[in-house]
Amino acid sequence: MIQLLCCRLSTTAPSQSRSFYSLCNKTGDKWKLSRLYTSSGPRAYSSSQQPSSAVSRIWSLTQRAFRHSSTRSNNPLGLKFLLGPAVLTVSARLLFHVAYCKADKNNNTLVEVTAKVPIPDFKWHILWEFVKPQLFALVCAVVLAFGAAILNIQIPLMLGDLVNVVARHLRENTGNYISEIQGPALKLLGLYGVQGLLTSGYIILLSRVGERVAADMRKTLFASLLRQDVAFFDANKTGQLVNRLTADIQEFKSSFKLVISQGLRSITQTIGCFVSLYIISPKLTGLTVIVLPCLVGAGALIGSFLRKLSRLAQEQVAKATGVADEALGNVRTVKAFAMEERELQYVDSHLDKSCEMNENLGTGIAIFQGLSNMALNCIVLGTIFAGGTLISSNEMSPGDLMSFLVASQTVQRSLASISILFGQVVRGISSGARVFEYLSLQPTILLCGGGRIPYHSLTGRVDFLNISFSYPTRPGHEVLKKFNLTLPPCKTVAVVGESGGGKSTVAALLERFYDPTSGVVMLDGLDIRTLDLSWLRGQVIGFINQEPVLFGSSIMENIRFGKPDATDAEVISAAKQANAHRFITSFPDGYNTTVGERGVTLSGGQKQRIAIARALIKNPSILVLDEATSALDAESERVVQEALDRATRGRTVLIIAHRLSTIQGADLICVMSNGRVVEAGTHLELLGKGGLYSDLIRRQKAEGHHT
Ligand SMILES: Nc1ncnc2c1ncn2[C@@H]1O[C@H](COP(=O)(O)OP(=O)(O)OP(=O)(O)O)[C@@H](O)[C@H]1O
Repeated sequence: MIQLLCCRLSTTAPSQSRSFYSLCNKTGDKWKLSRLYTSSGPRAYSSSQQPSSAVSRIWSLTQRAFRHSSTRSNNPLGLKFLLGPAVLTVSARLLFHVAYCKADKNNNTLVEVTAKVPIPDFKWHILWEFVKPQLFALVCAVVLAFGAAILNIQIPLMLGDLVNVVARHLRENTGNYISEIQGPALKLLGLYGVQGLLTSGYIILLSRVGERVAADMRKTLFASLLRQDVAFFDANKTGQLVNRLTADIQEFKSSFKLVISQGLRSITQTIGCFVSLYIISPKLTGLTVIVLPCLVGAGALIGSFLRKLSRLAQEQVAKATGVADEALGNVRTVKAFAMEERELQYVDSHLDKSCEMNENLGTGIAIFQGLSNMALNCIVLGTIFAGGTLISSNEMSPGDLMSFLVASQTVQRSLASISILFGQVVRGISSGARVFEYLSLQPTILLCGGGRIPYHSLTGRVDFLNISFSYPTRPGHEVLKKFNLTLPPCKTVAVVGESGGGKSTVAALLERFYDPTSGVVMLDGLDIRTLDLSWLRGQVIGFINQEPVLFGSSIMENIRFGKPDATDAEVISAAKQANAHRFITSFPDGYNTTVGERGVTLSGGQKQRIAIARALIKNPSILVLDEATSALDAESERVVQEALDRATRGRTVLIIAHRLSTIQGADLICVMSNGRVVEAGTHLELLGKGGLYSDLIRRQKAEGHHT
């Protein structure tokens, strides 16, 4: 509990929701509050509790938690003083959250809670795994940084010796000045040299450690993201995932390096220099102890305000960049709607705002710097003034005053950097926690492991047995309900039906993008969950969908994506099967033509034929065509359809079709409605029935889609 509340004092807002949860855990009222505070993002919450009674309940829980913690026998004296404000802050935060609850207008019950997304735990053992390989370099860096800090403490004292020599020479005007100053000056020079070397050494080592740890984290995180289920990508935005790979790791790396370099140095220097100050002059030190923390505190306060301004300004710049990025990314749509002027105005308004914020920030920094310069100079003046008085009463030498001045400046710099560091540590820990969250996330559908059916005995028969399914992101909405379908070996089965009826979902289940909520999908009589998924997707099933996505590399590489070890001859043969060879060789660079970002330099039909070649190169036993021609014009559709007709020969084929004219030759047509198959037969049989299929044909004829 103590740890929890202390940690609460030093963490940022989002993590508090987890603290509340733990708090209630301890007091045995886990259920009610866990429902309030462990949800990520807005979530519907129904309770018979009135909002006001929820507030008072939370308040009394918090008080109980406080009593519970402060009466425990192992709670040392004085901790109550720490816990008191902490508990009050927690309570205030709870009340603040409850204030977010929106009361249902009709029955005044608590219906929605806008809960903050809880920050995941910072997992030290995961950090240890990344740091372990760099341990030797890290220990060396720490030793060097510590050494540099110790030498830094010596510098003021040696400067004092130097000044004492100068002062003595001025006072007594005897002896050889050069030979007297030589010794302390050379010592100081040597110290500067060694200190410089140690500083360079630890910075080199630390940057090596930081970069390697960050690179390892990026690689591991990327591998972990790629391993995740498709459902994970349904629930998380790509931009946010990329942000964890880039910005969060960058932030964590900076904090990690700063804590070791600046943190270690500043703490050592502060302690060491304070000891020096005390040895030089206890009286002056007493004065410094009063003045310095006040100034550093004020500086830290203004500094944190400026950092907040800077963050807001950066966010505004990011917003402007995002808007510009979206406009440029969708430039064709912008041009097609002649929206250039409006997009320009939109971006301009964001840029103006960010310009204004940055100007304010600039003014803030200028005032801060002016004030801090003044304060620093006043400290120097005050020290010289007070020190001069002590010199005049022979309580101090001029060299001591010099040492004192330099040491107090070092303390002040160190304290300032510790205060900045504190914020950086909090940010670093939350960034690290966000990265580690996905590192330890295990997918439910594993890519490797499981059996394989030998190629010569694989028939390609697929059975969907009693499948019920809801998407994980929409658990309440059942898309398939006791769905049954068989794809006989080497036959073509077409699934048709109303839009949103679950046709593509059937294909997604066959690819095992998701597992059914109940029921089984079988391949050759074996549950596909028992089969090796990388074999199933990589060698057995070829998938072509409505919007083929190509990578921004050459045509050759795009086709080879289907079979990485394919020879050039195999690529060309697949392209010929897909009716793509002619148009590819008509390009000046042939198969080496780069296709632009997501294949933007190709027509829809050309992209689709490359996608067909990419699917065919792996010689799949089962081919899934999910509305493969529906985005094409009549001529492209004809060419692509020709390629598809050739491609489907001798394979088990599942066609998800919108245009019924393209599937009349299928061996079996299944009509889906309300998540299950309601009619099945050949084209003629279904027409004869005069049911839903005939209705669909009639509707498409009326809309001019059916020929
Ligand atoms: N990733 C997803 N997460 C949540 N719901 C989804 C997801 N994909 C589809 N759905 C929902 O599942 C239902 C079935 O979608 P599906 O794409 O299978 O329909 P469809 O019959 O192929 O439609 P269309 O002919 O328009 O392509 C729809 O209500 C849709 O909104």
